[in-house]
Amino acid sequence: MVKRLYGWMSFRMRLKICYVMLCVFSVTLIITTYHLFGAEDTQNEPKSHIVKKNTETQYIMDKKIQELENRIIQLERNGPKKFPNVKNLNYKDKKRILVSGGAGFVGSHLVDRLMSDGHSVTVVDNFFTGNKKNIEHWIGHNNFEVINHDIVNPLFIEVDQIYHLASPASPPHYMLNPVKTIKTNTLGTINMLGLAKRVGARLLVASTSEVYGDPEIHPQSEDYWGHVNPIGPRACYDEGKRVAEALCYAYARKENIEVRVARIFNTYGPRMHIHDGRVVSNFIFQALENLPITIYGTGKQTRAFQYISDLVEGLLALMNGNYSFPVNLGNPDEYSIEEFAYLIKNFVGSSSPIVFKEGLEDDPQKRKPDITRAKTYLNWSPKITLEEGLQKTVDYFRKEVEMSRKQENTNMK
Ligand SMILES: O=C(O)[C@H]1O[C@H](OP(=O)(O)OP(=O)(O)OC[C@H]2O[C@@H](n3ccc(=O)[nH]c3=O)[C@H](O)[C@@H]2O)[C@H](O)[C@@H](O)[C@@H]1O
Repeated sequence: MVKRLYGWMSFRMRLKICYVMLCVFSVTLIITTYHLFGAEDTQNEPKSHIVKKNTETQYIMDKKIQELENRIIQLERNGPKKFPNVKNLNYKDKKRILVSGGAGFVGSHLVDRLMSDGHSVTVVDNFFTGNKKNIEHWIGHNNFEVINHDIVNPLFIEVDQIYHLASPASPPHYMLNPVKTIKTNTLGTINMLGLAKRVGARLLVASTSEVYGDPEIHPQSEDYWGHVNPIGPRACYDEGKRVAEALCYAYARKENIEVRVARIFNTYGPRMHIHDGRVVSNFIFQALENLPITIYGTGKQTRAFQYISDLVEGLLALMNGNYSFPVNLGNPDEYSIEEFAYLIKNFVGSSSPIVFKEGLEDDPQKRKPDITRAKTYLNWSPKITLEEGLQKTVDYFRKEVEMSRKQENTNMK
């Protein structure tokens, strides 16, 4: 019968039947595969199971993205590195400049400026508080070199100028190892001055508003000799910097070294470490995380905050000018710490409570720079308002907080 029917059908008809059978077979195959390996019956699944499955999928995807990101970074490393733009200076104008502590917060911003101006820059850092990340964008550039070295030991290189910034500057950091802080500021400064003497370089030392201690005059001008407790917990830094200044003028008098002394007041900006411990970084971090904003003491003590780019301008003007006595570099815009806490809280739009903690021993109660000297001799004054500076700093901290959160999540998985 089948044979007869087959014989009776035309060729076209046979082809059509084959086609229909093939379609039916394909659909059956797809449905079977779907049931065997694909969709499970999610309707009857408990909700927690679905959530778990989503989290697992998310985890696998995150891991894959992380792997790809790492590969991209690796590939970028292998390719020719792109550097920020630098000026092309002629042989006469191009200086060889050493920056001790060049991987730190202030140092790295100064390095950026010196590199952009076309100079040849050598960073020396022991990476105690400095961070390679701050200078990594210059690594490999012809004008740039980094030496992992502790300036407590002598250094022999050829340079025209030395910016001597190496020292921890945040109170919790410099108090962590007070003997080391004293060594860095005394032996380290002797070694930098020794180098300056050998090669005939001009040296600028980063001193501090802390040489005025807990000041009895307000605002502080450079002719004020200060009010420092020589045996208190801050003495390692305050007295260390006072010795550094004394050493500079001793070398200037006896060895004809050209010295510059910058008394730097509270400075803030991007690249401060999230856990630096100073008031600006603490308050911003706490506000971003909606953690309690911690005021030490009454909050009536005052500080005046300068943005990092203003400081860098001031350092360059001082180094390259003719004035050789100490100069205050700071922004005279003064706030009480309590005022500052509310200001940051509102600026960030945070719901952090503001809490009072025990005050710090020997904490200076008033601080504000008199910048008449800087204006007169360097034609310098700060340009960046607190609002502008905070915007850039908060943006930076926001990214840092996000990154460390991502990192924590990856580590936990
Ligand atoms: O930022 C700087 O450039 C200066 O920082 C420090 O001097 P200090 O003024 O004591 O710096 P902070 O630790 O930022 O403290 C400022 C004030 O805020 C208070 N503070 C700090 C941190 C905090 O969480 N809460 C808080 O109330 C401190 O008690 C202090 O009264 C250094 O000692 C100086 O050398 C440096 O120039």
